[in-house]
Order: sequence, then C-alpha cells, then structure tokens
Amino acid sequence: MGGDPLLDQQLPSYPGADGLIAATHGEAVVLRGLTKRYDGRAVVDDVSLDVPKGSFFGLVGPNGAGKTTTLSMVTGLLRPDAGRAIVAGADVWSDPATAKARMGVLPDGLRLFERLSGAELLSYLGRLRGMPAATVQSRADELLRVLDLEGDSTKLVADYSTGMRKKITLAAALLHSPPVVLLDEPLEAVDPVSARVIRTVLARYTAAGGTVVFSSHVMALVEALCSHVAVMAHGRVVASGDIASVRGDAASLDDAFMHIVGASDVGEGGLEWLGSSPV
Ligand SMILES: Nc1ncnc2c1ncn2[C@@H]1O[C@H](COP(=O)(O)OP(=O)(O)OP(=O)(O)O)[C@@H](O)[C@H]1O
Repeated sequence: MGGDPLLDQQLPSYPGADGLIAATHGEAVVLRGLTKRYDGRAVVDDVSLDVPKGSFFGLVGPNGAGKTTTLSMVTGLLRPDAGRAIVAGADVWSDPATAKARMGVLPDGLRLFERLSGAELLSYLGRLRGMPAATVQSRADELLRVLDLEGDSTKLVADYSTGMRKKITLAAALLHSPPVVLLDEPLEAVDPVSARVIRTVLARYTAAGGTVVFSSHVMALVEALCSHVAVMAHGRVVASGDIASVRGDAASLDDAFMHIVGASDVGEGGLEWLGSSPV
C-alpha cells in the first residue's frame, strides 16, 4: 500500500458467526431477501446482492426504484420487514455495533450537528468512534485539506452549502478508515473539481482494499468509476454483475439501462401543448 496513514490501516478479517456470515469470505456486503413495505406495497422487494470486497459498486435505478430505502436498511437507519444485511462480516440488525464500526455512511438527507464547525464535527465523530485524539486530528486535517474545506473548517456546518455538506459527511465516513463505505448520491450537488477529488479519493480507497457502494443516477459516472453495478426498478434488482456483463452488447451502460428498465418514449405524441401559447 502507498504509505497513506488514512488508507493503510489493516482491514478487519471477517468472523464466521453463523452460516451466512461464514459464507461471506469474498464479499464486503451480502444482502438476502431484503424487503420493506409501506401501506402493503413492497418498495424494496426481496433484494439479494453480493458485493465483492474491494469493488466499486454502483446502485442505479430510476426515481423511486428503492435505492435509498435499500441503502438505509443496509446502513442500519431503517429496519427491514424481512431479510438480512451483512456488512464486512457483521449482521447489521443483530449485531449493529460491530457492523456500524465497519462502515462509513453518507446518508440521504444529511442530518448533521449544525452548531459545530466542520473541524469540530470531524473531531466529535472521530472521538465517538473511539479513535485517539491525535489520530482524529491528523486525519481530519488531511481530509479537510484534500476535500478543499480547509478554509471553511471553522465555519458552522449550518452555513455550509449542499456540496460542502456532502464533502464534510464524506470526510466523516472515511475518518475511521472502515472496510466498507456506503454513499447515497455522493457526487450530487458537488462542483466538478470537488467531484474529481472525491472520485480520486474513493479510487485510492478501493485500490487499498476498501469497498465502495454508492447510488447514482449518472450512468456515465457509474460506467467510468465502477467495477460492478446493480440495476434496481420497482424495488427489485433487475440486473447485477460486473459492468461488462450488465452492459452486454449495448453501446453504453446508459443504453443498457434504458433497455433494462424500459424507459417510456416521449419522442412521439404527447406534450404537444408544451411551448404553445400560454393559457
Ligand atoms: N416513508 C415512506 N413512506 C411511504 N413510502 C415511502 C417512504 N419512503 C420511501 N417510500 C417510497 O418507496 C419508493 C422507493 O423510494 P426510494 O427513496 O428508496 O427510491 P430511490 O430509488 O432512492 O429514488 P430517487 O432516485 O428518486 O432518490 C418510492 O415509491 C417512495 O415513494
């Protein structure tokens, strides 16, 4: 590994507490039959996935497909109605403390401690994770610098822009160098320079053995970054595997996605009133 204290930390080995966990040797995240219902309707419906260790795994799907709901169940934020989620060898719902110690999370919604500065937030979260103060300080300084938040580190999080909030949450997700990070739309609302920095940081993290699971709508990004992808539609996984196998014969992942999810056609007919004289 490359001599970076943030990335060189030993990754924990996976214990074999029961049959499913014992079977997760090569997998960073294992989902089996994960299901969530609202008002009798399954918005996540029997989702099973294997995310290989060290992979850059994209979770894609149209609006309302169930990506955020799935990630929320995997990160321990939303209790499933059925199924199991194993992260880095720990069952998220029967052994949450162990599972949460092994993951970094950038959730949807970004509820943060608004009255702390960016630097204070990282310091607080690092200490909550039981990290030594000096390690928290040096890693936080490094992350703030790399993510171009150094000049805003004493500003209150309440005064951060949406993109800055994403970046400080990403810093918090990486601070303890977990074996798995789960990121809901990490690049949305982030400027192009910061997006490139985040991509580089995440690529280094996977090169060092870490696993990234992230949701995105941007197919070109997923194709450029990811080693693996799962496509969700109507709460189910409709395709998954390495990028080449999901793309198949299509010219791009975007084309394959349109084919897989059956995009509706607005090319002919409908919306004729649009652009005509106002009523
Ligand atoms: N608390 C809730 N109560 C009722 N329905 C919900 C709730 N949370 C999510 N849903 C529904 O579950 C479905 C999946 O939502 P989810 O946010 O997981 O989709 P998504 O794939 O992340 O979408 P997007 O790409 O638009 O963020 C949607 O139909 C949504 O309306």
